[in-house]
Amino acid sequence: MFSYFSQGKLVRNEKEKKLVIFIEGNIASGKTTCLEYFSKTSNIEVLTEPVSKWRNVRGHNPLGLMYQDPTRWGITLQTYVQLTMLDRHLSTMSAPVRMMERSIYSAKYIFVENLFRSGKMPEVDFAVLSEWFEWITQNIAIPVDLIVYLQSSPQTCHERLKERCREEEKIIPLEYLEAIHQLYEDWLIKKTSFNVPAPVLVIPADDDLQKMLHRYEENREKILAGSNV
Ligand SMILES: Nc1ncnc2c1ncn2[C@@H]1O[C@H](COP(=O)(O)OP(=O)(O)O)[C@@H](O)[C@H]1O
Ligand SMILES: O=c1ccn([C@H]2C[C@H](O)[C@@H](COP(=O)(O)O)O2)c(=O)[nH]1
Repeated sequence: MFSYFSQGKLVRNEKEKKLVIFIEGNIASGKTTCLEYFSKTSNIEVLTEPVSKWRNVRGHNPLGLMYQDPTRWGITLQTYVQLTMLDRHLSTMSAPVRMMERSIYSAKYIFVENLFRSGKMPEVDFAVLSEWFEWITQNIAIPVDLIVYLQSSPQTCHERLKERCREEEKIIPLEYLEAIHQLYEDWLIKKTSFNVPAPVLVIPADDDLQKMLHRYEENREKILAGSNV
């Protein structure tokens, strides 16, 4: 699986240069819809977030438990998110371009950070998760060439979230989406909080579906720059 070290990190052995793009954005900002649109292009591999795993690991639902009692179950969910995202990052690419929903970075910089800052994650849980995250990112190369940020208002996300009606998320208040939004803005727009591992392309994402699909098409070249797709 890993065949050589580069700058002290384990690196996957891919024969040709491939393009890896993260699609980032708030909950219900339209990431999955965006990925669905690009999945129709041949030579693009799309990896959605492993939410089904987060809702069912050996019969348990860490996502649901976290929303019910974040202080008790936040570390449980985020440990599993970190593992499943790492597994996604390291999986063998089946096409020249990979578009992937979120990343191990947003799991830590947005969701873990939010739990900790809002006082819902004990300091010891945050410390353990941070040690894991730092070990992983210092020792394993996580390929990424571009981050596409779907920038949407928390209000829009709240409307879409209610429409989507995922059982576990019914209790999410607007304030939660506002906090996630602020963390994303600090990370990817102001670039004042954490390391940004690749260039960022910002796509405004508050418009209706038709306009959004048109906007994705307009941005296709910018997104796929450097690939032959
Ligand atoms: N541009 C849009 N306008 C209105 N509704 C949208 C738009 N994009 C997505 N939706 C709907 O909003 C909900 C959340 O979209 P989704 O793509 O699942 O977001 P995410 O993957 O970011 O959580 C879904 O019900 C989806 O059908
Ligand atoms: O690190 C993470 C990543 C995601 N979540 C939650 C947030 C949402 O409830 C779901 C993912 O849904 P999207 O619609 O793809 O945003 O998982 C989390 O708690 N921690």
